Amino acid sequence: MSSLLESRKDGAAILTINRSLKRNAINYDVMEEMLEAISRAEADSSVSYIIVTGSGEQSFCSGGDVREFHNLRTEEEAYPMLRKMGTVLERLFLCKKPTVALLNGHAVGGGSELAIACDFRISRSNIQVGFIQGSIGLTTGWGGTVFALERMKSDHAMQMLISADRYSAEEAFEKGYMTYITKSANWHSEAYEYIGNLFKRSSPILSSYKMYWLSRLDQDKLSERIEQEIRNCARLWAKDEHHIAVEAFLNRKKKQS
Ligand SMILES: C[C@@H](C(=O)O)C(=O)SCCNC(=O)CCNC(=O)[C@H](O)C(C)(C)COP(=O)(O)OP(=O)(O)OC[C@H]1O[C@@H](n2cnc3c(N)ncnc32)[C@H](O)[C@@H]1OP(=O)(O)O
Repeated sequence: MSSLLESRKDGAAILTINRSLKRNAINYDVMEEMLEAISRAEADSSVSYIIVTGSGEQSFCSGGDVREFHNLRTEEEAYPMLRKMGTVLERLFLCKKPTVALLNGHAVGGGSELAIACDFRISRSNIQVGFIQGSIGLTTGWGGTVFALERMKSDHAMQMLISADRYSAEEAFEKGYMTYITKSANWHSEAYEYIGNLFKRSSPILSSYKMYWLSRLDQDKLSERIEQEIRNCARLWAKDEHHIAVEAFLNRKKKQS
């Protein structure tokens, strides 16, 4: 089964991470399929905007697949993995069409980076959001800090990053991370209604505004900052603090099963 589902609806390309049993953790398959799907959506004239979401109702994305990536021990081994997903998120951030993260569930670790790479974050209630990397001996390593600092007030972004805490959708809204939180029990229909209304204008209007937004960025400098973040995270990856924290997470699960 494909790790990423791709569909089209009313001008949207919908990309759905399809690993709900692993809480939509990102592995190499998701990375590759996401990069290809973004390219297809950008080139497809029937697509006006892109929605990134997760399957199931528990998790939008739980970040990197800690089990699959636990065999990466050194800086040299961690760097290519971080760089690969960093490239996907940079692509999404610089996409010429507007992008929305539809938070169907928790967005933690790299999942919160994926969401902040998008232009808007629409969420259901009762979910956790957090740049929790600091609790496992890392910083963001896919460009998430660069994106958060571009999109949020810097003290709010820094608080979420440095604390590595988990926030409710409502707390994340107060920090300026979240764009909209659904209110009704039928969160799915409400979210799609909100998104449809947000993108009701024609495709050239949507892409023009996206172009104006992108034009404020120095893209070379941005890429340099993302690369610095990835390299630094790769250095932290190799340290005991990170490996011990991941083992504790994996063993916690083993004890319960
Ligand atoms: C690369 C780096 C970066 O940012 O650059 C990162 O992302 S570091 C990665 C940061 N992510 C993490 O540390 C993992 C965080 N995960 C969580 O906090 C939690 O799992 C939630 C996402 C809140 C979901 O909680 P919930 O109680 O619904 O589920 P759970 O914890 O029982 O997990 C259900 C199953 O999904 C698996 N699972 C959960 N998160 C996973 C992940 N990131 N990678 C691989 N497997 C994962 C669990 O091991 C378990 O598998 P079994 O059923 O087989 O036992």
